[in-house]
Amino acid sequence: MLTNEMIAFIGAGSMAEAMIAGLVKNKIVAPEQIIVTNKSNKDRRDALQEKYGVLVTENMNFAVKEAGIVILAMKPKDIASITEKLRGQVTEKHVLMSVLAGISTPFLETELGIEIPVIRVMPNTSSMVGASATAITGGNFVTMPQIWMAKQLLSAIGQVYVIEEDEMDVFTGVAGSGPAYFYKLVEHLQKAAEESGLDPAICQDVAVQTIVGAAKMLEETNKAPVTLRENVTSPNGTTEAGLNALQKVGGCTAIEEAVKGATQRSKQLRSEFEAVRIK
Ligand SMILES: NC(=O)C1=CN([C@@H]2O[C@H](COP(=O)(O)OP(=O)(O)OC[C@H]3O[C@@H](n4cnc5c(N)ncnc54)[C@H](O)[C@@H]3O)[C@@H](O)[C@H]2O)C=CC1
Ligand SMILES: O=C(O)[C@@H]1CCC=N1
Repeated sequence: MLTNEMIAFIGAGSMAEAMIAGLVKNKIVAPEQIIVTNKSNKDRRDALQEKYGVLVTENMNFAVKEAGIVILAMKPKDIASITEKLRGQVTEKHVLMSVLAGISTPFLETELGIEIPVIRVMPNTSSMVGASATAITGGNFVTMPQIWMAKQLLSAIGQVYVIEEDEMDVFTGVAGSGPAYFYKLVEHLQKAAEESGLDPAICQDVAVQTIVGAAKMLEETNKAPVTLRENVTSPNGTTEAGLNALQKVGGCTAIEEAVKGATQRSKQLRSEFEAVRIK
């Protein structure tokens, strides 16, 4: 086991579950080392307990007291009420991790008013299958061994990149939100297949297999995306026609706009909370 500390999750939604699944399935920590609390949804807590063998409680203070590592995994809008409750409960001996989009490490340090090690984390839901692209950045009171520990811990859910605080918003736009762009792409690949006359019974499978195959090629051949794209594209062939149609409707820049929109929203989320809280 990487650590003997208990890990408390505050919030039990899809992101918390994706991380718990990765940690437990990869045996990075024992299920009994994880204690999960949420606002009021007992059914959800019970479901996580049954599925992963983790401990659950409705008492956040109890979870925090038991834990060495506290992971904030509720929505950013709930940050003010949570930091208020955490004040006096968390200490400098805790490591506080936060997966909240937009919320910075200085904000959390200021809100809690103590020299607590804070690590901002941006995973994605592919954590569930150990394939997240996760970024971490440390606050003012984090030590190198704590960053190392966080990196090892989060390696259970995929690749981990240590980056700067001011890169976190764009990382969120690229990798935190990124899976959704690909799901949307698959939705439309399936829709186009159905509308163009392919047997509906196989359309979803065909769309999924196409993206899985392309992703595997990227990962396993280590070739640049541009090279792999060129390999598919015969001069004056079908792919060229498809790519030209994509380009014509702005499909190629659409993905860049998606990243910019998500990055901007991450910055906005921060200003919504920090401007009113930091004096
Ligand atoms: N879903 C995703 O792909 C990603 C989400 N995130 C971040 O993860 C966080 C959670 O997102 P999701 O899991 O998608 O949301 P969700 O809505 O599925 O889960 C939120 C959880 O927080 C709990 N909660 C709300 N208020 C609470 C309180 N006062 N005390 C304790 N628990 C409370 C809810 O009961 C729920 O279990 C967000 O801050 C988001 O920015 C980060 C990376 C990716
Ligand atoms: O949509 C959101 O705000 C969260 C953060 C990154 C992915 N999901």
